[in-house]
Amino acid sequence: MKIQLALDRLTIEQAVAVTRPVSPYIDWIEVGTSLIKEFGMDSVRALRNAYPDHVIVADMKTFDNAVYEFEMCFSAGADIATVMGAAPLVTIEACMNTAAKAGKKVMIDLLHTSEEQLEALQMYSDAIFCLHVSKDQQEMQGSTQGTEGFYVPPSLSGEGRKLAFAGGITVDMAQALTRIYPHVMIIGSAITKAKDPAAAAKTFYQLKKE
Ligand SMILES: O=C(CO)[C@H](O)[C@H](O)COP(=O)(O)O
Repeated sequence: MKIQLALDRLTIEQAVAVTRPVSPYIDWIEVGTSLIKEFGMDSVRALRNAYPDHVIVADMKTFDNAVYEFEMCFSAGADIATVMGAAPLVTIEACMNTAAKAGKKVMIDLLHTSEEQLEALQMYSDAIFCLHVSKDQQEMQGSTQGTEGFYVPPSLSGEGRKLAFAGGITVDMAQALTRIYPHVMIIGSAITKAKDPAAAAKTFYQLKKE
């Protein structure tokens, strides 16, 4: 299981700095959508240069213009870029092809993706599928991933499917998540906003070994 640190609502300097003490406990570094929107590819390049040994995820949340956006991310040093699962299939197909050509990977963010579309997405066996509770759902509706059962749509529950979980994940939730043992656990504020980010990250890291 990989731990992906999500860097959001920070300056590039803050993002690089908060990652420093945390870096031994995380596997992947997500350049959050908010950083990319505010600072563009400079944010991806800065994290790539500062952390050459980590996997860099560009959380583009692409919905259109797939080839241009994915090539831009991969040229800036990203190893993985994200596309919205609700996007037209032609866009998702283009992301998959662009990533394959560059020897990179795609994460499909399933936020607000219909069951029908999920069925259609099943064919992308190389992709990582991210089950995501959004910031707005968390902050305005109080939604969480929960600590009991994590819902995995039947169309994605097959053997070998790479699943990621994101959205307000706390240590309690992470503990429950380890029962599913997803491919990726995405954690943002529980680490970046913690009093002691390194100690928080270490707690998540230790869950991987239980
Ligand atoms: O995609 C995101 C925001 O759109 C974040 O990566 C995701 O929500 C994780 O951050 P947090 O743990 O703070 O919710």
